[in-house]
Amino acid sequence: MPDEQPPRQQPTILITGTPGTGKSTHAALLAQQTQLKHINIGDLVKEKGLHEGFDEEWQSYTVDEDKLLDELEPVASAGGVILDWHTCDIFPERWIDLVVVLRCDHTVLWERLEERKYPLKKIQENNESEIMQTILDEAKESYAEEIVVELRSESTDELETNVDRIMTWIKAWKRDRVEKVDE
Ligand SMILES: Nc1ncnc2c1ncn2[C@@H]1O[C@H](COP(=O)(O)OP(=O)(O)O)[C@@H](O)[C@H]1O
Repeated sequence: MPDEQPPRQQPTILITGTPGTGKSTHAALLAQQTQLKHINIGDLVKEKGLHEGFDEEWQSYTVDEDKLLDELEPVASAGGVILDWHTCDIFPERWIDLVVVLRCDHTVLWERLEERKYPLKKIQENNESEIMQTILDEAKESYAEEIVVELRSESTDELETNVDRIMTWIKAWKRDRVEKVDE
């Protein structure tokens, strides 16, 4: 008999975007206002050693994707989590119910990354990636178009409106699920 998972009671939401666009800020606020658990993938990789070492040039860990996916499989497929990461194309489609791609003006982004004391090369690379909308394109290539939402994240007002929008989406998602199960 196939090992089928019971239907998710809570969605799995991926919040992605270029570093500095506001993923962690959004995910933390959303987790505060819902029952969803915020998983910061960068922190998880560090804490659980899901990497192949630290890259001094880029000042970041080289992620061991197989280990990361094994670690996430039970929680992400069960639902009730917000995955917060700048890479969006490695997760199985079956895990993800909504993909939020945060966008930000590149000059605002530059300032945020400078404040973070990123090396110049890393600021330039991320800035270029934001201008080229690399992550939005990756998200659209990796997931069904209707589950990918692009949101601007430049002000506190936008942050709050975005979180409200995601919460409205969660309510609708749950309503659809309950209706389908009851049919
Ligand atoms: N919508 C927003 N309005 C104002 N400041 C923001 C917004 N989104 C992010 N920031 C600020 O930008 C910086 C980077 O945000 P963060 O959530 O850490 O980004 P990421 O997780 O994408 O790297 C933080 O100082 C945060 O307070």
